[in-house]
Amino acid sequence: MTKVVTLGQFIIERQSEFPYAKGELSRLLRDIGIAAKIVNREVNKAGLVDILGEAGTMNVQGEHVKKLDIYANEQFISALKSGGECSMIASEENEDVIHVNSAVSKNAKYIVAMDPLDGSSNIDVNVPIGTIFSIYRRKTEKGMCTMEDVLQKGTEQVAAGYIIYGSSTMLVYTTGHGVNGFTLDPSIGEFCFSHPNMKFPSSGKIYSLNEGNYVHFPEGVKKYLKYCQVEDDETSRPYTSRYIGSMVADIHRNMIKGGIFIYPTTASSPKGKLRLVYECNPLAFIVEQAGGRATNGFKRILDVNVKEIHQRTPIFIGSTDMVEKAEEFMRQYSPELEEVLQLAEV
Ligand SMILES: O=P(O)(O)OC[C@H]1O[C@](O)(COP(=O)(O)O)[C@@H](O)[C@@H]1O
Repeated sequence: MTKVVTLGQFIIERQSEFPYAKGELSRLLRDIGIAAKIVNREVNKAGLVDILGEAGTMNVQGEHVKKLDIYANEQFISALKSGGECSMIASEENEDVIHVNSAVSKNAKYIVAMDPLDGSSNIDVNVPIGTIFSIYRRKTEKGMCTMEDVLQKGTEQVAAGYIIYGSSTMLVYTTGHGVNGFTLDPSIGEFCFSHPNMKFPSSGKIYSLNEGNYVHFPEGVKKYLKYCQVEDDETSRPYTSRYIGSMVADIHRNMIKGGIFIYPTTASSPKGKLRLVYECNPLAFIVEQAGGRATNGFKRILDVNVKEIHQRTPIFIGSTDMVEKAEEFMRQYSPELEEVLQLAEV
């Protein structure tokens, strides 16, 4: 009989990693796990309930919001509000931050930034989607949080994770002590420890980017793409192209098999498309904790200054050798972009 270890048990066991822990972070991770199960239940029967399709509204990103985006956003916000361990929430679906002012929460230690439903373009077509979350300790002592509390660099994260709603549903997270994965066992309604100490292979043969944007890519990315597609036995090229269009799913696959995910600047997204605070920083923290690398083509994502909650950034993330190679091409063929990105941080 293999011993089943649930997420809740694992979190409590690992609490000793934090000498001064009082269980707040453990309870916050528990709350996120509960919301993930509720969202998973709707995702699994999406075709049977009125949760597919568009909600008829646009979000602050200028995107058509999907019904499941709203449902997931509401579930995570309500779990965070009722759990009592979170005093401020930043969400992809909300233009402004949400202050959790209830008596139990207003002085709570933690801030949560989240993308409640990642991969929205795949919701209606039964392709893996995800949720991404990032946790910070507040900087202000007590009372109402300020923007200073949420506009912290990625290096300040105390925890980050994602949920992938795929052929099975998994929750993968880090608290800065490695990366561990849990698979939801629907028969007992528990996330069970399944992927201990996940490691990102230092090299791989998979590249993931939307080649449909090729004409709008920086020269450095165009050259790196050609490098991936050239025949060379010594370096096992050409590599294989895999792109799901859900960042969580693409990075999860690459973390298991080795590979690189790139969403560069494009003509339509001159600062990149993906959001720094609740997409790139949490996934960069996880990937680095698993031994991988995450940059904007020049600089470590976790060191990028955060100016606003919906700030965008280009991202090169995955197997260290592959990301370093891509950076070589960016420095050689798109050096001008480094200054553009630096100025965007100021
Ligand atoms: O369709 P594109 O331009 O390739 O973009 C796909 C990317 O956009 C995203 O869907 C953005 O996330 P949201 O779905 O949360 O808006 C990523 O998951 C994915 O990697």
